[in-house]
Amino acid sequence: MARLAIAKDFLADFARLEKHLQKAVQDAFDKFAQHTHAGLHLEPLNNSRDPRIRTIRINQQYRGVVLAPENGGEHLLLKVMNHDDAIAYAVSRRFTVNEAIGVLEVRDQEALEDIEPALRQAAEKTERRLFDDVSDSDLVRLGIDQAVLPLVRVLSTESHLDALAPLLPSPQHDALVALASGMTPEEAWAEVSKHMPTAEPPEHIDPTDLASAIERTPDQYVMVSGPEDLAEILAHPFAAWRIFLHPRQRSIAYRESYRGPALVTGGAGTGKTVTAVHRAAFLAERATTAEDEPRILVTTYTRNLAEALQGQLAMLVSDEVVESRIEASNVDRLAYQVITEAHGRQPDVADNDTMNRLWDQAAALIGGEFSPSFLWREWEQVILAQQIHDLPGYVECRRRGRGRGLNTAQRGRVWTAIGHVLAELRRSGQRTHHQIADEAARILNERAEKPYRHVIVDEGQDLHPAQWRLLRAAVAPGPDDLFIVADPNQRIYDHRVSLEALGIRVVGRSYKLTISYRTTQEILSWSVGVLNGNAATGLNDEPDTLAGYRSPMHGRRPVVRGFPSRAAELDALVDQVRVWLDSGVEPQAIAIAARFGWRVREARDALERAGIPTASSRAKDADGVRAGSMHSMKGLEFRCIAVIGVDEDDVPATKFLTSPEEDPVAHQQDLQRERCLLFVAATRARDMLAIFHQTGKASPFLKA
Ligand SMILES: Nc1ncnc2c1ncn2[C@@H]1O[C@H](COP(=O)(O)OP(=O)(O)OP(=O)(O)O)[C@@H](O)[C@H]1O
Repeated sequence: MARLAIAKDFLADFARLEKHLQKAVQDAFDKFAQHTHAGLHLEPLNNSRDPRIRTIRINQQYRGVVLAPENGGEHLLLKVMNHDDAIAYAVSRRFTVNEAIGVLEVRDQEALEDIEPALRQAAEKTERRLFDDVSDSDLVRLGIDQAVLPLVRVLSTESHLDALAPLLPSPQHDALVALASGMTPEEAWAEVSKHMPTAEPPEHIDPTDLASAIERTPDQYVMVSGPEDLAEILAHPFAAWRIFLHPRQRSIAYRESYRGPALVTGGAGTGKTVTAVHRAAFLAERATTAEDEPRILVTTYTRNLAEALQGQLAMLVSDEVVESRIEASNVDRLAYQVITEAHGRQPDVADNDTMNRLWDQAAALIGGEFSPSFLWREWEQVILAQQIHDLPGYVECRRRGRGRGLNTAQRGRVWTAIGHVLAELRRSGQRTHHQIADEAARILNERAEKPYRHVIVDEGQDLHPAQWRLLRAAVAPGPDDLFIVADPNQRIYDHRVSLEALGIRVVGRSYKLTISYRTTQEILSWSVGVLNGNAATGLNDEPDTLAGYRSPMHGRRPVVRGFPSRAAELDALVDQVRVWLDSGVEPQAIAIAARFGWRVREARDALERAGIPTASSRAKDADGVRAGSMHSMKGLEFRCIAVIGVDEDDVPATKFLTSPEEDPVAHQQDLQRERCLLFVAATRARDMLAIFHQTGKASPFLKA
């Protein structure tokens, strides 16, 4: 039988086609997958850089591009494009097997040939070349193709190397970037080896063996086992993450077993959720006997995010039995269920208004020495976090993460204020979500039988210690008990934890993802700039940097614009959205974000008045441009995002900042949280990002 493989690019092209064209493509390749490629008219091209590249007619306008080895082995579907683009692609590309790591690579040979004279000319004007100090044999050992070597030798500046990024295969470009940044060949090898699906390079690499090279490149190519497999892959063309995992994602998600809790961190869009979802599927599928029915909890901190996880799981797992082993639920819901089950009635949750009122009263009770928000945080971050139940315990405790020191007398007054809030809650029979989690943890801790065998946690950076205690108690300690993904740079609530102190030990089982799959390098660099180089605090109190965080995709730089008035800003927003819509972006792939809900409403009104329908950022099926607060952007993604009202008074939101006099450390943490919030909103954008502010009043974060 003819063997067929498809490229990730092919799936992306297919996703963009109209339904009737998708059908035509499917018909063309079904024949192939069923029988033989004999029926396909694979047309060779004149002047192609790779003689194995052929095209195939889909209809008058569209063509597929196929890599068809001369010996008739595996045929690889590369692209589906309109006629001219398909021909241009087909004549310009050259496929090779990387001789150091064995992966299949493609380079834009034609563009490299075009650029070479200019690089040569530039090189003649300088004495130094970028890689003078690196031998040919080291370059080859790092996987630089022999045919690319002459070009590498004439590179004289890093900006020339940057220009080659879209033309060269990533493993080769990464090797060169590493060397150019001063790394030794050994250090550069560490960068190159990130592209391998295995820990060690293959023992033998046959540059003509496409099938082996395809298998070694699971983030870009996949073998199709037959027509059903092909139909299954094409059924979710937008969800490339189901099929193509980066070697690092795959090795983390599909590792046979972790001896205890594992932690995966990484910047926005590096595929942490994808990795977590694959891990859940792997663990659910691993049960082999009928009696073995592992319960797996996939959880995160909000209901919307839990629903999104559920959707992804449904796309990944097709077997109903396997699917039934996985439950996606937010942590608060789990806590609520445990309490309801234990007490036979649902807990009554105190809402934010009630809590604000109670903390105002508490602050007044002790004469305004501490602000309501200081007291609230003291309770959440010190007392509830450490489960302190009496004044002596509070007087002695270490107040981690709190900047303002409190003497014994002050602690006594704070305790009185907090006591008032707790008494009022008790009197009304109400509790906060974190209190509920705390109690649910205690209930589960007393049970020998735990409800889950595996717990998978997404967005771990935003969970409170009480919630961690609940999750710890929901699964027996042991292999594969907890699998946590988190990004401390996206912490938008104030919870800082030490997993270690909570009985979740991840030492030796911590992994990092660094490649962004969502956004372009331009958007990513701008967004990282908002964080101002401040390392976030990791989940074990250690600094967490974004070192190595990068994107292979490139696009337009974010646009930052100031306006003389709010009205002018809203007019410009309408114009910007129109430009995006006119360029073919679907309304639901555009989002407007702002720090406050009232600004979001203003923006929606302006767009609606201009005849552009809008919907909430959380809306699932509604038509219309999405709009929501920066908080609500968490976990979402859009092709184009406009963040409006990025002004000095709103970003950071001054009313949510602890004053530096009251607590300098909390002040810094508040500022960092506000930076993270803008970072979260900005990194939801895949292709385009626009940031608007009032002229002369831009947020200080934009000046960083
Ligand atoms: N291997 C992959 N192939 C294709 N797409 C991928 C891959 N990994 C992730 N993606 C896509 O990249 C985007 C970001 O992935 P994901 O949401 O898992 O990242 P994340 O690290 O959890 O992001 P964030 O922290 O910002 O929420 C998604 O659109 C996802 O489908």
